[in-house]
Amino acid sequence: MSLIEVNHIQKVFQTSIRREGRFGMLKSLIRPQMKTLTAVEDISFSIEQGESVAYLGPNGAGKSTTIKMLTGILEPSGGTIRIGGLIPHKNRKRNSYQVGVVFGQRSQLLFDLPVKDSYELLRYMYSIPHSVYRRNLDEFADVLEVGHLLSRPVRTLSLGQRMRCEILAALLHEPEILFLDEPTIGLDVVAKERIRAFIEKINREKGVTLLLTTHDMNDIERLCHRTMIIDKGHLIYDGSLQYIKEHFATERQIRAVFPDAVAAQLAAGVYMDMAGVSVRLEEQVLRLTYDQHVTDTAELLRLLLQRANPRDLTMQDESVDALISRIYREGITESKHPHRHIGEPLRVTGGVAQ
Ligand SMILES: Nc1ncnc2c1ncn2[C@@H]1O[C@H](COP(=O)(O)OP(=O)(O)OP(=O)(O)O)[C@@H](O)[C@H]1O
Repeated sequence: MSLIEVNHIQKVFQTSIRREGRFGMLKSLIRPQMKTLTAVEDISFSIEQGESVAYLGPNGAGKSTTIKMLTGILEPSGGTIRIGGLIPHKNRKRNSYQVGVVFGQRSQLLFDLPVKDSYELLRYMYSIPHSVYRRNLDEFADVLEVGHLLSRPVRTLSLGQRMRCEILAALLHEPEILFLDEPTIGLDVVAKERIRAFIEKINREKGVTLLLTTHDMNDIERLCHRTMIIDKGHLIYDGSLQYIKEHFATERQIRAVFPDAVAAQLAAGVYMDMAGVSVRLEEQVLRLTYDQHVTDTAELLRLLLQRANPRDLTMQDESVDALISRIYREGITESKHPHRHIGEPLRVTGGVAQ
């Protein structure tokens, strides 16, 4: 049995509709009109001990809802979840001993108290033996460089400082699994990197299993060997980011700079009627964008160098950010990727780098 097993889970919310008009609010209070919202429709996956998995999807795809079901905060409307053999919503307390959770947009630290007081509270809640608590606090405070912050009230910390303290809080009871919901949101580049380095370390050295939601592709490139993408409550991809880059990053751009605008215009003329090549001209800069699996790069360059004399040539493949946004917008479609079984979630387990 895998450490985390999720089978066909579903989560449906009932929300009340706010009525329009003068007495709308009053009417809604007396006789509320309800509507159903399916946040998670049908998602299945399993995660083995020690894996580090990214859980991606556009806004509203159902990522946080899934994490809340995994932690037992929410009960699935359908399907089953087992974490270390436990059903989270039925064994919420026992489940909380094996998982740690960090919500980037919420705090589990008490705002007006010194950081250390919240840690003491967690020690009490999880019945952490003094020696274990001391050892973990010392070790993590050292690596996360938060020792000097422990006596400060949480509300006086910067976002980056608070996030490091939050991560420490989530690990004090030595959970086997860490759920991270946008742990680097709003942080600057240096703060993000510090957090990534720490998360990577606990996964590598302590074997803590990670499930991470993020909108920052650098988090995934740095931390996750496996990426799951969900959309509209369904899993649409399960495999490595590398596999996505190799198989789905089709767009390539050639940027050629000419001595002047006339030379650029002449060169652009060569491609104007070429199918599958989009031409953009700005003064003396010509940009050719095309699908590298359809159009031959060498042929495009040969034509360019035969007819014109560019001063500078650069080539750029679609960035991971752009690629993932395109997958969010267009999905993973049969026409572009013929090896996909349409209508089924894409499982490219062979693409997962171990
Ligand atoms: N308690 C709730 N009651 C009603 N609807 C909810 C509730 N929680 C979430 N939803 C809805 O469920 C859908 C999925 O929300 P969820 O927060 O899981 O998305 P997400 O993938 O985490 O998005 P984001 O990237 O914006 O954080 C959204 O349409 C959201 O409005």
